[in-house]
Amino acid sequence: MAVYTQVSDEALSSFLAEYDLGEALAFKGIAEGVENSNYYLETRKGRYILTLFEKRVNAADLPYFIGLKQHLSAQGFPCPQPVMGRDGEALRTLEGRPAVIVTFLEGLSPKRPNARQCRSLGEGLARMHLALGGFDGRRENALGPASWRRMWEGCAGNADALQPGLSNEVDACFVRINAARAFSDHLPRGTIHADLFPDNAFFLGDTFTGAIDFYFACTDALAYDLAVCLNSWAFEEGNATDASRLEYNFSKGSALIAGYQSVRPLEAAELEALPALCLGSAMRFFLTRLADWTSTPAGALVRPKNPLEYAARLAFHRKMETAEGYGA
Ligand SMILES: Nc1ncnc2c1ncn2[C@@H]1O[C@H](COP(=O)(O)OP(=O)(O)OP(=O)(O)O)[C@@H](O)[C@H]1O
Ligand SMILES: N[C@@H](CCO)C(=O)O
Repeated sequence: MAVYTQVSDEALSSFLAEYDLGEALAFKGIAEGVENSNYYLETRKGRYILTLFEKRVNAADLPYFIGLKQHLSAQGFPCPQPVMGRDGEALRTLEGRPAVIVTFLEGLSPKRPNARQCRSLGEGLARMHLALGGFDGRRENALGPASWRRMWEGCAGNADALQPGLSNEVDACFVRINAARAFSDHLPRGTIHADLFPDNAFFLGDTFTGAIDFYFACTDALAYDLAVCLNSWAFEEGNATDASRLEYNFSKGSALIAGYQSVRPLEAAELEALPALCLGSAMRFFLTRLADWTSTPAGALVRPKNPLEYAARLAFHRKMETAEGYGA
């Protein structure tokens, strides 16, 4: 359960007094997620999510995230809307943490996405990229290539205890990443979600209906976002005790890419860069998971995610040479 910060009844009631939402009729911690503390909140005005920002979100970036969601929504792309207090501000402080209330988005996140959902997600991702074309906010990707080496140095000592030989495998991936042109800023750039995992996407049946959790959004290569999605949507989850059994599902991957290309065709340079972008984005999630695995704060109600699921993806991508191998 991702609740790092507990909210007392008194703190909640004085916090809500700053809004025009009425009193809490229901308020409970949310079982999913690893990054922030999230609470489900219901008042007579409706249903909301209250988020308290923890470890990786910088409070200075919150106006960017709020502006991005307002922009997307104005473009007709469904995502949670920040709720303003009586003073017109969306961002305030609760229990010593930056906090916002956003509207509740209807829909279900697929536990095991099928190929039709992958295609619809690909279309939705491309529509989101186009809708964000007119957003003028800028934010550097704080979890981009420059941060990976630093993160690895901070937790490399724990890798072999998780899986013998893992440290050498990761070093070999870094050799490939360092040699790749994919990260040299020559690809089409824009505003990307950067964490559009199945638990951050909502569906009605097989149709993608909206996205949440924009707190890693940044300005980066658009195709990097596609690579994040190939990693998180197109691998079959193995059983938790043997993450090395994860496999790339070619049908799901090719459906996702085809869905994306039906809205925004990829340029030749993006296709060429795809294997390295997949390797790089797998590295990002492997490293944040490895760091969390060893440093989750005592007392936090959170279920850290398994870094070995991303070690398996790293091993897969390191051998991939072409976008065709992913179904493009
Ligand atoms: N606006 C929303 N509408 C409906 N449900 C939401 C909303 N925001 C969050 N949730 C629910 O809360 C869960 C956790 O939220 P979120 O993914 O933002 O947390 P996180 O800690 O940032 O997670 P992650 O590990 O994906 O980065 C979601 O999986 C979803 O079930
Ligand atoms: N979606 C990420 C958590 C956000 O950093 C993961 O599954 O590792």
